[in-house]
Amino acid sequence: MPVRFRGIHRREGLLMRGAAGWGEFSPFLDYDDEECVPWLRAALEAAHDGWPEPVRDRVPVNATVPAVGPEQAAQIVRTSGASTAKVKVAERGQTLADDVARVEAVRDVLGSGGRVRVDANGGWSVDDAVAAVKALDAVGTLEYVEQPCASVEELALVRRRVDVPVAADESIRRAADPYRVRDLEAADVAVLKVQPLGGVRACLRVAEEIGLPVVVSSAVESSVGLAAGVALAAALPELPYACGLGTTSLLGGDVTSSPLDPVDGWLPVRTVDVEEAALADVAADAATDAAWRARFERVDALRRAAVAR
Ligand SMILES: O=C(O)CCC(=O)C1=CC=C[C@@H](O)[C@@H]1C(=O)O
Ligand SMILES: [Mg+2]
Repeated sequence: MPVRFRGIHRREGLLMRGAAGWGEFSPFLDYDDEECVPWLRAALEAAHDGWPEPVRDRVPVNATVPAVGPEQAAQIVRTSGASTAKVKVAERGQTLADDVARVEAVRDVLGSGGRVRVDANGGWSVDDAVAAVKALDAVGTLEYVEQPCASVEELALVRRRVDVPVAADESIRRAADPYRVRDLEAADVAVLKVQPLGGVRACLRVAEEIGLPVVVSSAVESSVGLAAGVALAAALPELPYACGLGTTSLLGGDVTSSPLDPVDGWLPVRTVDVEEAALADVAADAATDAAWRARFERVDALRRAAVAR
């Protein structure tokens, strides 16, 4: 990865091919086997079942801005051509002033017609979130704030104290019960990610049940994994927001010579094939390869046990 994102420099995963096409299994390395089960379900769905019929042929995407300095943030948004940007904030080791400068720079590039959202990845306390959201909204006029605090209860408290809409991400994808967000009226927007939630069909069910507008976002995947996110965004009955699927630029390489790169803030709805030639540049060494095969076997055993139960 050219720039550190979510604390990592290298993105790893396993690709599989079935009758329906290619699937990606790429849970982050800090996830235990149990948490990886839905990620594997999503990969198997892509490889063996394929996806529901799309209702649109392209999806709008946001530019994703890591916790970089204001000049680099402006540059990322400018080159993306997107009119919506998601800016990472509350990064460990940085200050609110860093966030304000980054958001201000992004707003300058987009002008008043663009949309700016921020993602704190649960990094604030309730009081910090309220203060930060007010300060960032003053310079950025925020579309929404994603996961300002870690818990659902805290999201609900923040939501009652700020005018900016609140989006839930980790509170849905890493929660035992994603519907607590709805039950506690903790968010205005649901961020859905295909792998952590167990596939496109599983996400469509969550979208229907949760009763909130949905933003589909990536888990910083190769184009194979992104295609599943695009399939979800394409199948949702309503898609009122730009999606966080324009993330190929966060990776230094891909597994195809025709990656899902956004053009002017849009991604086409299509499948992706892995190409041997493209793989040469990103293929894992023998030890990494063996570790992922072993991870797959362990997680698949858990998945099968859950089916049998
Ligand atoms: O939503 C986007 O613009 C891109 C994807 C993205 O930001 C993320 C993907 C995966 C893990 C994350 O830390 C992060 C997020 O929290 O939304
Ligand atoms: Mg997020």
